Formats: sequence, structure tokens, C-alpha cells
Amino acid sequence: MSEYKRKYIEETNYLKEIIDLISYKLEIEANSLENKKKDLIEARKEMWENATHSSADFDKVSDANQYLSALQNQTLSYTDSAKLVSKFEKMLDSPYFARIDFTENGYDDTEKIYIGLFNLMDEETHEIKIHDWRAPISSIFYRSETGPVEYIAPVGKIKGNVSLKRQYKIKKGKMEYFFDSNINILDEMLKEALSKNMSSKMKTIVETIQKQQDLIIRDLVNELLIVQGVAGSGKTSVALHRIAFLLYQGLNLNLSSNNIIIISPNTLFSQYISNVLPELGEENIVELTFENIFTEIFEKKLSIKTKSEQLEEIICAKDEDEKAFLRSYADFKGSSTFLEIINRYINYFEHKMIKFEDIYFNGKIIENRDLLKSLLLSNKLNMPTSKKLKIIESRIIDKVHEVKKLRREKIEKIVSNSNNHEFEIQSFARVLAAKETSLFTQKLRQFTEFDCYYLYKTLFRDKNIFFKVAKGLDLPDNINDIIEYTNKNIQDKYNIPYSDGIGLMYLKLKAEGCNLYSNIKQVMVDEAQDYYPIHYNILKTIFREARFTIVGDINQTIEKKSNLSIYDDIISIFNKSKSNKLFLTKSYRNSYEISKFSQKLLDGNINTELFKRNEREPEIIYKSSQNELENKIIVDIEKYKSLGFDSIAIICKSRKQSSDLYFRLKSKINIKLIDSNERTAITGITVIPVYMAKGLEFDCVMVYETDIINYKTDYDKKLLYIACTRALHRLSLYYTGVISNLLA
Ligand SMILES: Nc1ncnc2c1ncn2[C@@H]1O[C@H](COP(=O)(O)OP(=O)(O)OP(=O)(O)O)[C@@H](O)[C@H]1O
Repeated sequence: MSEYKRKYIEETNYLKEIIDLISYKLEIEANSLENKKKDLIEARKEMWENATHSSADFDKVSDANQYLSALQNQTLSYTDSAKLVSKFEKMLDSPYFARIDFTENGYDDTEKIYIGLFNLMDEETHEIKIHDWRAPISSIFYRSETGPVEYIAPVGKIKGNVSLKRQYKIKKGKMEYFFDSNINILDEMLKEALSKNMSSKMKTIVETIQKQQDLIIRDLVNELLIVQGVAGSGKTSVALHRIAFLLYQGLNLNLSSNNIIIISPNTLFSQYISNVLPELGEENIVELTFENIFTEIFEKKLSIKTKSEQLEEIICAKDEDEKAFLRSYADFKGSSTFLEIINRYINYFEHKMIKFEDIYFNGKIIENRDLLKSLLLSNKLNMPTSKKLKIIESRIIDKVHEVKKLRREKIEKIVSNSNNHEFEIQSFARVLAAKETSLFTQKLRQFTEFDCYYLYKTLFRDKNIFFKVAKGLDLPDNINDIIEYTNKNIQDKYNIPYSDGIGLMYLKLKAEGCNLYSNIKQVMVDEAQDYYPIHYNILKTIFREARFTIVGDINQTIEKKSNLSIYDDIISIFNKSKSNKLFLTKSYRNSYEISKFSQKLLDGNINTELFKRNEREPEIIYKSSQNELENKIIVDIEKYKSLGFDSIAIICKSRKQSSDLYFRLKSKINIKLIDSNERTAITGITVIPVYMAKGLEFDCVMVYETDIINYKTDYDKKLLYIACTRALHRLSLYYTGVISNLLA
């Protein structure tokens, strides 16, 4: 018998044993699920019959509560069973993908460690048949070659030797092939994974996580972990697998899915990544955009334009001057200078804008205005302005309370002396006293309450104040134009410019504080390069206790300048005791040819390694008219479809260009326009503005109108880079007139 044949028999026997064990567990769990389902239906019926849903009868309400909590427990147990069933079903398809043979130093026996998506234990023998990819020992597979190895277990560092590293392709419970690999995760397996076509949702990468990626996924040391990664290097994938890893550590870290949050650039992106965690057997995590945070913090009383709308305004500005102005507007509003202005403004507000008065009640002074002011300004109350004012308010109300009785007696005396109310002295005096108190509270609140939106508007309306608080700061030369533009654009409270919305949010958080997200312990931020210092200060303020994983690529900044120093700024803003900055330099998404082509659009500031997956060279296609160009696009789409590519995107520079093109093409071809933050599945043929395509990927990318008018400046170069790097297999660029200088 050949060596391979012997190994093959050994492996297929083991697979059979595992499949039998999973089938057995699945059967038990499926039965239990069926029973739990019946019980649940029964319990709901019983509750409906025996308890009331009317709140009129107190006893019945308490009955209903009892039923409800029992029902909640039953529902939980049902969902746990359902999860287990789905887990076993997934395992039946492909129970494991790797094996390492490990001998711990000081022991003779060699353990065969099979690694899969989930743990599998034989309850009879207590033997772990499959190790979850997140288990400490599994890290050896991702990080080490055969030979001496070590890994960190809960008990400390374990050293040993790996004599075998084997990878498997198992599908529908059948062994397709396996091979032994001495080098770290053989490229062939990765190549196969990367050659696949795109599906409408992001995929998991557990079978082929690379060493550099694994170091990020499993980091438990840093409170702030920053990852700069080139396009397609797996930043988003790594961030999501890191969440799954942290959840696996759940008990140790005291962490569950509602303690984690993802800050996502837009809802389309949220939709795209929403598959990964459920695929990994975890619950989905709340994803928020800054626009969502604004809505929650302002409780829907104000609305802001989206970041996409702001980008569209810049990209479609009528000339370069207007573009430069809009960029400088966003730069200033996001800058640490503006942040400092807001900080100083809050201070100025406390010192100069609150109209303190002496407080009189019952004809006597109960609080002196100088005293109130000094209480607010003293360092005794180290908290946001609004909280300090509330403390002052309750102090005054307490004092008023003390003399309320005296005041009522006085009012009663006045009433009894008047002629009209001799039969109702007490009740009339009570009414008068209540009215007086309410007037008093109203007056008091004139200085203990404030409106942040009004305050923000005042900062720009009153240039005197603005320049007073900005004194000594390095302001842009066009600051007067910025102030004027702000005044013009912030008056509609349901349509506040994005940058001002962010400034306003910072002002509110600083002046009022926020407890909305106090349960959050881990925050993942994607597309880090697009945020300004003000965004990071907001995150720091609202997620006070959290650890952060921040991933980005400075080469994918849109309409904004960024360089590596933004990461140092982030480190100094968060000021965590343990921070680290890591780099992912290898690009996995694009074919070698597409990566090579896209690299020419980089300024060479970041080193990129290309993954050798060869496909066709990108094409640049010229046509003499728009009509011909669009006919060619249709022909090429048909060609791509005939080659079996399902996801094809025509990437335009702006939303306007996308929708114009869509309306011209839609009668000729089945096409979808993606032009807002909608929750759309990204399938089939789509037309999409480049800033919405960010973070996404497609089998084929067709970049529309790459002429010198559309793509000319350094900012446009970044847009082109983003557009080209969205392509997995085919990239073509189309133009009429003169080709962009960036491509010539
Ligand atoms: N280790 C890996 N194994 C298999 N596929 C991988 C691996 N790493 C990344 N990929 C694939 O590469 C593609 C890009 O990954 P991802 O979107 O996470 O990268 P990114 O760095 O966030 O990209 P971008 O910044 O360009 O949006 C995805 O299709 C992902 O599945």
C-alpha cells in the first residue's frame, strides 16, 4: 500500500467517525429543538388563555409577568438549541480544515489536533475531536511551520514540536483532497479561495488566515490597536474575525455581543459585512455610522446630511475653487483647532454667557449670583456644564423647598385679607403657590438649561465670540468665508451639513455628557482614514471604557489629505496605556495584474506585496462618442456574464454621473443603481459612485469615463485607486476625449 493510500484510509476513517458523531449530536439536538418548539407554542397558548394583556387588573399583570419571564427562558433555550442545530449542520458539511500533530515538551505522546469552525467533543471519552479555530492551540496552525513552536494558553506559554501540518478540503461531508504543508498556509489553498467569484456578502477566511492577520485577530494586549493595510489586505475581514475571536474569549473578557460595536462608513457597507459573524456562529453586532450616533444623541430632534452627500457636493462642485473651499470647510470643522474652539467656547459660555441672577423666594434672597457663578466655575464640580447646572438647580430647588411652607402661610394670609376668597383660602393659596413655583422654576431654567443647537449657531453668528475663543489658534486664511457658509447652511435643523453635525455632536457631548453607550467594551472602526480628530474625540467621549481596533488605508482617503501621521494623532487622542500600530502590506483581493495596475496610482509611500494570482491584464478602452462608449460597456457586460461573472459594477465618479448613466442604460440592460446608504444586496450589474463602492468588491469593475476632465488631480487619483482595487478578476476603464493624465 502506498504511503498516500495509507494516509487516505486513515483520514477517511477519521472523517467517518467525526461525521457519525456530529450526526448523532445533531439528531439529539434536532429532537430537543422539536420538543422545545412544541413546549413554547403550548406555553404561549397557555399565557394567552390564563393571563391578560390588559393592565387594568394588577393581580393579572403580575401573573402575566411570571408567564413572560418563563416564556423568555423557554425562548432563550429554544434559540440556543436552534443555534446548535445550525452549527452541527454546518459542521456536517465541512467539520474541519486542518490538522497539526503536536508534541508538548516533556511528554511522549503526540496529539492530533484537528481544527475547524467549531469545537467538537466526544462526551463519552471527554476527548476534543475538533478544536475551534479560535482556541489557543489553533494559533500554531496560523503562525508556525513544522518544527519547534510555542503558543499562549490560559496557563501560560506552552512549548512543543509540530511534526505535521495538514490541510483538507471537505465538502458535503466528503473528503475532496488533503495535503501536507511545510510552509505557512500554502499559497495554493489561498489561491483557490481567492479565485472564487464574489458573492453578494463578505466571506469568512478562517481556513486561510495569514500570520500577520492572525496576530491582529488574537491580540489581547492592546487597548488601542491600529491597522494600516493596503487595499484588499483583509482589514475588514480581520476586524470581523477579531470580533469572533473576542467573543470566543467571552467569559474571560466578560464580553458578549452587546458589548461590541462596529463603526461603519455607511449602511450599504454594514449590509455587505453582515454575513460574516453569523457564518462564524456568532450573533451579529450593532453597526453604527456617525449619522446614526447623531440621531441617537439628538433623539431625532435634529438631522444631518450624510457623509456621502457631503462627498457628492465636493465631487460635483462647479469648479476647482469651490471644491477647494468645500474641502477646506470639512478639514477645518474636523480639525483639532475647531475642537479646541469648541472646548474654549464651552468655557466661555460658562464664564460669560450664562446670565446668573440673585435668586429670591418669599421676598428673601436664597442664592447670590456671584456664589452661583463661583460654584459653577470652581473645580469642585468636575463634570460637563449641563450636569453642573443641574446640580446648582437642585440645590436651589432644595432651598426653596425648605421655605415653601412659610411661603404658603404667607400667601394664605394675603388671600384671607382679600375680599373674594374667604371660603376657599387654603385651596386658592395652594393654586397660587403652585403657579408661583412653576414660574420660579421656569425662570431658574433660563440659566440652568441650554440648547446646544442654539449655542452652536451663536458661535458663528457672533463673530466677536468666535474670534475671542479662537484667539491665538492657527485659523485657515478663508475663515471668514467658512463662518459665512456655516451661517447660511446651519439654519435648517433637519438638514445640517455633515461636518457641522459632527461639531454640534462634540459640543453636546462635551457640554452635556452621554451615557448611551456605557456598556460598550470593544469598538471596531473601519475606514479610519476618512475620519478627522473630532470624530475620534467623539468616540473617545462616548465609549469611555472601551478598547479600540481601528483599521484604515491612507491611500483610500476621499477628498481629504491623509498620511501616516493620522495614526499617531489617533494614538495621542485616545492616550491608552497600551497601543500598537500594525501594517498589512499584502493585497489579496485583486488579481496580480489588477494590483500591479492599481499600484501605479499610489505615491509609493507604502510598500505593497502582490499576491500571485494571474488573470487578464486590465484594459483601457477609448471610444469617440458617449453613445459608442456605452454600447461597448453593454457588450463587455455580456462578455463578462458569459464568462460566469455574476457581480459586475460600473463605477462612476459621482452619484449624479451614476444616475445619469443608469437612466441611459436601464432600457438596454438589467441594471441596478446604488446611490444612497440603502440596505441593498450588491448582486448582478450595478452602477455605483466610487465613494459608495469603498470597502466593497466585485468580480468585474468597469470604471466609467476616465478622461482628463473627470480624473485629473491627486484627489481624483485616490478615487481611481479605490475604484480599480474593487475588482477581483476583471478591470476595464472606459473614456472618450482625452485620457486622464493619471493613466497616460
Ligand atoms: N487570509 C485570507 N484568506 C482568504 N481571503 C482573504 C484573506 N484575507 C483577505 N481575503 C479576501 O480579500 C478580500 C479583501 O478583504 P477585505 O475586504 O477584508 O480587505 P480590506 O483591506 O478591508 O480592503 P479595502 O480596504 O480595499 O476595502 C476579501 O475578498 C477577503 O475575503
